[in-house]
Amino acid sequence: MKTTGIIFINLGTPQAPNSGAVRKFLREFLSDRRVVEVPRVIWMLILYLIILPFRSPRVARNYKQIWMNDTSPLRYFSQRLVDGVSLKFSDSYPDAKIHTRLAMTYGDVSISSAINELLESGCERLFFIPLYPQYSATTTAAAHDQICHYFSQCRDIPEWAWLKSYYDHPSYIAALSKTVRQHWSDNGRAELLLMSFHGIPKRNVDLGDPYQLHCQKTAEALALDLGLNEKQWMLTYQSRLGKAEWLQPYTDKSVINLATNGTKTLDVICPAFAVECLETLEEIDGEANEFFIENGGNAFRYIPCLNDSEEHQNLLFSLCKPFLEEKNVNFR
Ligand SMILES: C=CC1=C(C)c2cc3[nH]c(cc4nc(cc5[nH]c(cc1n2)c(C)c5CCC(=O)O)C(CCC(=O)O)=C4C)c(C)c3C=C
Ligand SMILES: [Fe+2]
Ligand SMILES: [Fe+2]
Repeated sequence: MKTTGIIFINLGTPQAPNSGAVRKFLREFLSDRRVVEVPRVIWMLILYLIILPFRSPRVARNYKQIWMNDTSPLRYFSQRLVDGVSLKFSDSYPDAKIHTRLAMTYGDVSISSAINELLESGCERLFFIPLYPQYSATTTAAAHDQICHYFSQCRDIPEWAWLKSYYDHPSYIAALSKTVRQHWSDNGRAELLLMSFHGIPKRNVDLGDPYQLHCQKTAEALALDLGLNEKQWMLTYQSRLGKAEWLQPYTDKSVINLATNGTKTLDVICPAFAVECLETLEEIDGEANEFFIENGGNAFRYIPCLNDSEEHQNLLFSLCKPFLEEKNVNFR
């Protein structure tokens, strides 16, 4: 087997839970034209005059509440996950030279430094896995842009491939299903399973982003695997930013409506997030949980992300296998 590099990509996260570090992260992330498609001049005014000065201190306080082991949960769990998969590679292919790296679209370690390191370590083939099960131009394509940008500056481009999405991969659905069943056996089963996905602006979908379709396919496959009928689960979208319409139904409003209309117990899973982060721990397990209880609910039970679990490691291993074994890589 040729010396191979595998780069797992996540979104990025601040270096520290303080206003300066959050501002730096938000500035880089929200300046990406893939993320925000509002006309440039208008957006730069909003970003520099409103979002960066006012949002950074508030979001920094939220990060402070979830900071763990001197880092952010997103970095902590992503790194542990990649280390776990790396061990699986050495166990399964003891004679092969396979190097793995975690890279972030925004902040450290950047995609270009990860590629650089792997090429310097002698990798002849590179495989990229953005840790977003559902494709969206706002996330997956943003990572893809950076990969292509690196290679656009490169004279001798290595053989490379990427995984576009894995929203309906049987091992992904099985891993989600196993976490839900485990949660049911530990805590009992709530009246409803709420599947909350990160939202995007509705306009992006109208213009051709397949993200909503991917979320629906994931949710339907998970419900089918769990044997749920249509009254026992619901799909919602969270983390809206700004005044434009985003994908609906919104998670926060749905949680309040459910509680107001008499739902007493809720199980909540966030399948679009590979690992725990601000949007799951603070926005869902913190804020949405409070909304549910304040409006009459009795129990809001958050189901953790796949994180660094054995199932998640096995899933990533199986996603890499065709590339490692130099089979015809024919991803969507
Ligand atoms: C226009 C804004 C945003 C779009 C579009 C968007 C899409 C999107 N994001 C994720 C995954 C994550 N987002 C996270 C944080 C986060 N997202 C936005 C904005 C948009 N996201 C902001 C401003 C932030 C920072 C926090 C805040 O200010 O509220 C994170 C967590 C990062 C962490 O450090 O914990 C993740 C993960 C997906 C999957 C997605 C589209 C499909
Ligand atoms: Fe986001
Ligand atoms: Fe949020």
